[in-house]
Amino acid sequence: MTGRTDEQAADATGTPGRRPGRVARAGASFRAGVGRWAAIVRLLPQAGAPLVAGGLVLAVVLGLLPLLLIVLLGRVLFLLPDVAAGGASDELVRTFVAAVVVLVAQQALAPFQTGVVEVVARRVDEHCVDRLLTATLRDAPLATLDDAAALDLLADARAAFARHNLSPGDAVAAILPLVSRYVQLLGAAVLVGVVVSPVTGALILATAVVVRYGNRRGLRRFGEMWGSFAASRRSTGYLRDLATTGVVTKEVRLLGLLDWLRERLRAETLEHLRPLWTGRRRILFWPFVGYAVVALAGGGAVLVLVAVDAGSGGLDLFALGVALQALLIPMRFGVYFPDADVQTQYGMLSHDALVSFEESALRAGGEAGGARAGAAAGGAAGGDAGAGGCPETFGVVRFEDVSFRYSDDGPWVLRHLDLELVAGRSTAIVGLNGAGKSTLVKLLARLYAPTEGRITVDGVDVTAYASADWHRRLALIFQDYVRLELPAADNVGWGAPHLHDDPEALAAAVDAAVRAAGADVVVDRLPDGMRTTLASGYPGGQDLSGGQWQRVALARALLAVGAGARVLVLDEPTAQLDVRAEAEFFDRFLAPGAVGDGVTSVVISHRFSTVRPADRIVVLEHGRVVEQGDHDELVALGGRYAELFELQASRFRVAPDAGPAPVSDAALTSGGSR
Ligand SMILES: Nc1ncnc2c1ncn2[C@@H]1O[C@H](COP(=O)(O)OP(=O)(O)OP(=O)(O)O)[C@@H](O)[C@H]1O
Repeated sequence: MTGRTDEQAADATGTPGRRPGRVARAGASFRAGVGRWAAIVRLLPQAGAPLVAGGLVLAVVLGLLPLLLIVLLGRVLFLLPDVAAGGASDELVRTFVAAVVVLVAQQALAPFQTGVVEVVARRVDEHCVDRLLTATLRDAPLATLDDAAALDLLADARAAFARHNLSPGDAVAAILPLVSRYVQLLGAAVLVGVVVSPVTGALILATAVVVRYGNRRGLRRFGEMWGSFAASRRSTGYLRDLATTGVVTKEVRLLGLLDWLRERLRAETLEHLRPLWTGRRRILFWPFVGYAVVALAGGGAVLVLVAVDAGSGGLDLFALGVALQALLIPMRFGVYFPDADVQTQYGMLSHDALVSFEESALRAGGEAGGARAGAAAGGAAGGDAGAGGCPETFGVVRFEDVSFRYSDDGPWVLRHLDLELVAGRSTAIVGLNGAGKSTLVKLLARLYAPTEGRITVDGVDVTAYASADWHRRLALIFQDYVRLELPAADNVGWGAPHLHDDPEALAAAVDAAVRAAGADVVVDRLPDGMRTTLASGYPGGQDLSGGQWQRVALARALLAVGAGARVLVLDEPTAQLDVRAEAEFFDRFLAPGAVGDGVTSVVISHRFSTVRPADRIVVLEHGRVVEQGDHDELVALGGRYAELFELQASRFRVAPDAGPAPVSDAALTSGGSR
């Protein structure tokens, strides 16, 4: 939800520092409500004009048919005494048959409305899901996805499309039955106005509208309160998912955590349900009593007026029959419409969450682009500052005095960092946990923008290039690379989405990348080769070991290089490889020309056996480069690299009677700067 309540909306209109009056708040609340309705109505065309037009005609017809039935039955009532007294029955029979036909038509058309509502909801949701994907995967800078408020909005928007909440499509589609209901209400008031008196008709309409507004207002206020619990709903949802996720289930069983999990889930659920229950009583109970009194008074007054009119002989049987039946319609407005009210209210809140998330994504993207224009850009971190095409080949990528922190009040992760990545050469980056190695990669990929400084490509600020274009020049495997529950071919094929238009070329490129990365030993043992789904739980599917997954991920990176990437970045690429695979790693990925001429390769690793052969090794500490050179130079320097290398190497040459080599405290504790 937006978390933006009526009061907040009202506050927005008030004078700063002074709480706006009741009337101003009510006005702002009303305008906010109208705005929400307008947003939902504007989505209707997404369902397709013919369907919407047909649905609206059907809704009006379904609203009119009960009124027609009332008129016909009133006529039947009027004719009955005459026929009973021996008069001709032709007209009575004709009227009765017509009434039956109307009744049957009403029953026959109602399921069509259900069908139309379903399709409208699905089409609108399809459009909204598409917007959600765009906002999440393109517009929102990664920083937005670290932001708690934005994540609450995202969780609510996603919950709607997972059918945990009512969706925007549900709200839009419910407009159709709502139209039927209002046509009935207006028609009933008109009928009573004509057959009894305009005053009685107006009284019916006024009572129904007041009661209806009261009920909807209560529903809206409750919905907004529900929206304000987005954070606890998200954390409860997390616990629920945690309890049912395969990987975690293993640990839950092993550690006997079922009771702990059950209790925690119960406690967190109650924590957000209890205030909701209290609030519901507060918001709904007394207003409900009040509006019930209004309904009783209005309904009673109408009945008295009808009775007085009938008693004075002013109403014949037709008028009396029509009036009494028509009265029943607005009386039903005293309760919620099961086919429209909850759907519109909660579906609207889901749409609100989506819109607010989109706005925060675009705002954050704009700020990232705007604030750092000329120095750094959002790229994927929000819109393209530049739209230029990135050159196919380039010589040097340079970090120029780059500083970065994840939030304005957070610690500096990188500080005045200068680094050069030269084409055709391999660079290894080492440093302790938290030194900022992965962060550096995220900046290179423009997932975040430097807080200060810039990254250049042959002297040109990387933000001059369209981010999609720059991304195509990168082959990047993160430490927590994605493992898709999809066929092996797709897991590798993800590396070069721009090849997907030509399946044959893609298949050949995937095959070559798999062999070059040494992942063929994995694929060849799969039951259905490249077509095998890499997850158990699918027909013929098979999960992989950690090292096997790593080989598949490496093949994905090589595919990207084959498809035009000029910078290959591998974060902890050998962490799960066996000794033989690690030994082959240099030849396959880092040796000059191994992955293609002029490709810049960057490897991040804690394994010195992996980084040792790199052309240049960079030591990162406190967010900056503290040493660089090749292995021999750094060992000779006797600094931080030499210390860490020695620490690791010494563990492999332990004398038979010696214990493990001592670990220097300084070596283990110094991390990124604070
Ligand atoms: N999304 C984030 N929001 C806030 N802080 C973050 C985020 N990601 C990382 N950090 C912080 O940034 C610092 C550097 O993290 P980073 O992942 O770059 O380290 P690293 O050198 O790659 O560490 P490791 O060797 O453990 O992989 C850490 O202190 C970490 O807590």
